[in-house]
Amino acid sequence: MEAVAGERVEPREGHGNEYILVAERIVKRFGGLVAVDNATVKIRRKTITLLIGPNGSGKTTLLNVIAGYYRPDGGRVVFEGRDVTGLPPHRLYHLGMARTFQVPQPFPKLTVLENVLLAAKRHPGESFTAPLARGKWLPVEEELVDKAFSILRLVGLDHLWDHPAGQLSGGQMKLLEIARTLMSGAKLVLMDEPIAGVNPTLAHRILDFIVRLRDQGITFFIIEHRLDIAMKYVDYAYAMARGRVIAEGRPEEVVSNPLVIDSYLGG
Ligand SMILES: Nc1ncnc2c1ncn2[C@@H]1O[C@H](COP(=O)(O)OP(=O)(O)OP(=O)(O)O)[C@@H](O)[C@H]1O
Repeated sequence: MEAVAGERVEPREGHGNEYILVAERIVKRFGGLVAVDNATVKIRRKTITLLIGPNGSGKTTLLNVIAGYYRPDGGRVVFEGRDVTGLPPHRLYHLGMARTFQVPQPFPKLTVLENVLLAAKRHPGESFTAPLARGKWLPVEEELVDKAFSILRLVGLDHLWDHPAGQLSGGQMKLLEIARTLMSGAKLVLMDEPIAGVNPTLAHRILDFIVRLRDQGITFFIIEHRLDIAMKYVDYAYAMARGRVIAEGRPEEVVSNPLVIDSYLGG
């Protein structure tokens, strides 16, 4: 029997409470093209799980199905024990699943701190710019300011708190993007290439930061091509080819799997 979106799903074999997300037998077609073909991924709580595969293998499409951007043609997505298949991204965002680019783009003229504050979930009916317009913070907002500062300290941007976001470097923008995602209270963060186009030093800093957040209880599902840098930070890996999951396991096992190597060579 198909579950209805939002219904609590009885844990089946292997579901349990161990996984924050189970996407099972996902199918997504674009016309005649099967972009995701019966793919199943299970994301354990408080881990960093990597998704790899050659160009066009269906990684981004799978992430988009999980985050609610595409409705799958088959399969279901269970988040926190609840069937969320077909829920739109903003509903999932409120349930605690965020894709980094989903957070509104930074306002270049506002400060780093203001940009983090604006990513917090607001009370219904309150304009997100209200505190800025009033020019003062209410007590509940002071709590948010404290939270924003602790997140900024974590990403190492606290010393830039009063700088306009538009003055940040590309790498600092990525850190700001992660800070803003966290401010939303996300429990599961989905990221498409968090270290693309970033120099190796900053890439390691970003990944170190992601590890610290994992240790604080946040779960990450990440697509990344720069395996040389990312591998050692990752707990588990899935590999896709031609829409299918072809391997999963410890990252070093997955990248040395002959099927995975062949898929990169066009086999
Ligand atoms: N909106 C779309 N409309 C039609 N075809 C699409 C669409 N999005 C993706 N595809 C096709 O689906 C397949 C999977 O693409 P997808 O972007 O998910 O792969 P990927 O593994 O993320 O690739 P890359 O690493 O290059 O980002 C490709 O053949 C792609 O051309």
